[in-house]
Amino acid sequence: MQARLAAMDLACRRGERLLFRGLSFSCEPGAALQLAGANGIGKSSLIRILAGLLRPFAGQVESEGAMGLVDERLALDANLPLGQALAFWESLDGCRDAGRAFEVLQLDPLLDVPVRYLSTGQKKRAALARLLNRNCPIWLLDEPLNGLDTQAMKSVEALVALHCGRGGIAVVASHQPMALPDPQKIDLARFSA
Ligand SMILES: Nc1ncnc2c1ncn2[C@@H]1O[C@H](COP(=O)(O)OP(=O)(O)OP(=O)(O)O)[C@@H](O)[C@H]1O
Repeated sequence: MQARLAAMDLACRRGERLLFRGLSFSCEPGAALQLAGANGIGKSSLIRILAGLLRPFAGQVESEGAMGLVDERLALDANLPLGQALAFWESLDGCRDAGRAFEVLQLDPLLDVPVRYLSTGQKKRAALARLLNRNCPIWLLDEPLNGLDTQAMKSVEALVALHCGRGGIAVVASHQPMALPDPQKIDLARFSA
């Protein structure tokens, strides 16, 4: 899997506040990067910068390979049954093996349920299924374990390990303890402005 993600001297400003500055890292194929820090320190902001959704105040991001973001926003049509809502993206993403994600994330019994009726953990599993179906080399995971039961948490940890084992990159911000394969750690407090 071709993947590379690097940040050079990043700074992030939100509103009038400079959150962090001087942040650099480099991830090679197979790397897991764990972002740590207190509420409001800028973990989600950093992930959005890496995803290209937020412009850094300074510095730059270089990447090779497509990125998939999972955060609290569920990019699925709330009024469609889950199977149809995911199918919309499957066709755009060229996914030919959606059944695997349904099985791993135990979504089969939910495919007829309208997205708006899904529980918090079920929505998170749906978002992760969409990520798997995209088959992209760089995963950006903002609180991927939120709302998940113990079994689903273990499945997600196993999926990340498998992804990195195949040469993918995973950047993870999680307040819940999460087993990652040999992670690099960035404590954002060290870069507070
Ligand atoms: N659009 C915005 N305009 C101004 N400030 C913002 C905006 N979005 C977020 N912030 C502020 O930026 C800071 C960092 O938010 P961010 O969500 O990146 O933190 P976080 O480390 O992910 O927090 P948490 O652990 O609670 O998820 C917070 O103080 C937040 O209020």
